[in-house]
Amino acid sequence: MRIALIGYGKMGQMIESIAVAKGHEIVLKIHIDNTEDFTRENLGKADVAIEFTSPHSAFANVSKCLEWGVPVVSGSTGWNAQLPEAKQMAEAKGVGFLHASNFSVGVNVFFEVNKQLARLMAAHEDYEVTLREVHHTAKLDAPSGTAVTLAEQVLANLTRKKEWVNGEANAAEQLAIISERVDPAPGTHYVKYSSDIDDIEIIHTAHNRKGFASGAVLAAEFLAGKKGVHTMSEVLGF
Ligand SMILES: NC(=O)C1=CN([C@@H]2O[C@H](COP(=O)(O)OP(=O)(O)OC[C@H]3O[C@@H](n4cnc5c(N)ncnc54)[C@H](OP(=O)(O)O)[C@@H]3O)[C@@H](O)[C@H]2O)C=CC1
Ligand SMILES: O=C(O)C1=N[C@H](C(=O)O)C[C@H](O)C1
Repeated sequence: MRIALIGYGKMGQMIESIAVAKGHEIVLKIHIDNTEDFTRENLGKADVAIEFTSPHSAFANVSKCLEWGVPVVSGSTGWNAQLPEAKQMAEAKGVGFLHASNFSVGVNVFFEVNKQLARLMAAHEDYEVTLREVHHTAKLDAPSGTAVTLAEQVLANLTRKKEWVNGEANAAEQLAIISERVDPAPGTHYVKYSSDIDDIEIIHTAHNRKGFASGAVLAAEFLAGKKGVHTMSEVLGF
């Protein structure tokens, strides 16, 4: 498979080494100093693009790929407000698009556990639920995309919570997401239910970025040749 890498930072570089080891070819690498090379002609050499840049540039990068008819896997976080428009564009143009707040197999299993735990806790109002995420200090967005996904899953299953807030909750219906920045943390997420009697806590700890990168390559292999919006759950068969 021929891959265009949009973004060549920590994730872009790790994705390159995993993709090349699996026999894929990197035909384009776009970083902050060669954005003029991000053209229709150059992108057209790829079967699929993988985009890991920043909250500020993700929508423009994804839009270019969709406009130019190249399926795109995006892992950039912090641009949820523009995601519905990108998904609409992918459907309208019939071009493959897969965004995930987290590509690791472990976190995608954790998402399923989180949903099931929230369903079980829905009837047990004595428990207060809080989320916490810990990442490295270079991270630009807070809360993490993964924490937002976890929060949305809790809100969908626990009707006593109505909205998430980044910081301490001021009202019973708010779900607190506490963000901490500590080097070199690749990403740890906690979901905790506490009562006077006991606590139940689930934790996912990434030891490095390999899981995110290998999941993104799996997603690209899945998306090549497909049209419209797809999800990591489909890739993993959940
Ligand atoms: N979904 C997932 O599983 C994961 C998502 N992420 C997310 O992916 C994104 C990237 O993470 P990471 O690689 O660790 O971050 P890095 O900062 O290491 O890399 C991002 C790279 O993109 C470059 N860049 C910024 N703007 C553009 C642009 N317009 N065009 C091309 N390149 C650009 C940056 O250049 P410069 O540094 O010069 O600005 C930098 O080299 C973040 O949003 C992060 O939250 C991270 C890990 C896993
Ligand atoms: O910026 C990161 O590093 C990470 N970002 C993603 C997020 O915001 O959830 C995924 C992972 O936690 C690492």
